[in-house]
Amino acid sequence: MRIHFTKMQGLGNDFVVIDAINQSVRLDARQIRFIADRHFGVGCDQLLLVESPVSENADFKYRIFNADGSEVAQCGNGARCFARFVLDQSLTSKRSIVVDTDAGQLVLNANEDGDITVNMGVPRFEPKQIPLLMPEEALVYTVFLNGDQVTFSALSMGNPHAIICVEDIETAPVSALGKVLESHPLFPERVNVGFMKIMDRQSVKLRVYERGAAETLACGSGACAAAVAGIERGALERVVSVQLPGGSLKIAWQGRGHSVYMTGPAVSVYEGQIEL
Ligand SMILES: N[C@H](CCC[C@H](N)C(=O)O)C(=O)O
Repeated sequence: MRIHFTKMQGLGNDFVVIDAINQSVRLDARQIRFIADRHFGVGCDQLLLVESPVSENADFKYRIFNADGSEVAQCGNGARCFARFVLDQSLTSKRSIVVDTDAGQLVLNANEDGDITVNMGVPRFEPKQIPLLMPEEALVYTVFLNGDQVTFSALSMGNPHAIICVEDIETAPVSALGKVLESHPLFPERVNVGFMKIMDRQSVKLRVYERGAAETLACGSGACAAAVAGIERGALERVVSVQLPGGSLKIAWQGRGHSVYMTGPAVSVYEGQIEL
């Protein structure tokens, strides 16, 4: 099977994007891991499949797979790259695109300056909606890991996030602690782990150990989760610049019950074909 793909990136979080509308594509977890492999395959953090919509009012459906082959329901940087892809491939000429995902519908807007604004939906805080095995919702949770007390916020952006505030982003234990928390039994579907340094009331620095992909240069849903956690704690204003290793995203959230809006770039790197 020969598959045509586009390699894309959003702040260095990179993707293999495949038009599964005009190509017949069926991939299993092993094949996705092969494509994502940075030595034997194309290499990417996530693989995105662009499909026909399932809802009447949607323009497309898109599916997201981590480099480990796991299918997930939300990807912020992926949503922006998806919008850039369908416009660049002339699959639509709309500047406001409705897309079905496993987390519900997203609305993506292509801005005049080339950035994409995504309505990322309403964050969920109830433990069962994250999911998190805690008896009741809390602003922060505390667990003991390898004898160390770890305090984190937790919420779902359509995918699960734990957010840990740190004093120094450069020396934060992203790989060590991120790996342990990612697959901790408290998170029955695993979790993305963000390490956030609050710089001032309008800006944070963030590094994310992603579920199914390890540390990435940027995580869009993680940026949303971190901004929401900081706003919930009363530490941030309602519009936040989230500075990730790969670049910055603008996140806006008016509070509980409201959608989170994320704005940032999306870039096509090259087109190619792979034999499976
Ligand atoms: N690793 C995430 C999916 C990709 C999210 C990230 N790349 C983003 O931009 O939001 C998860 O397992 O939920």
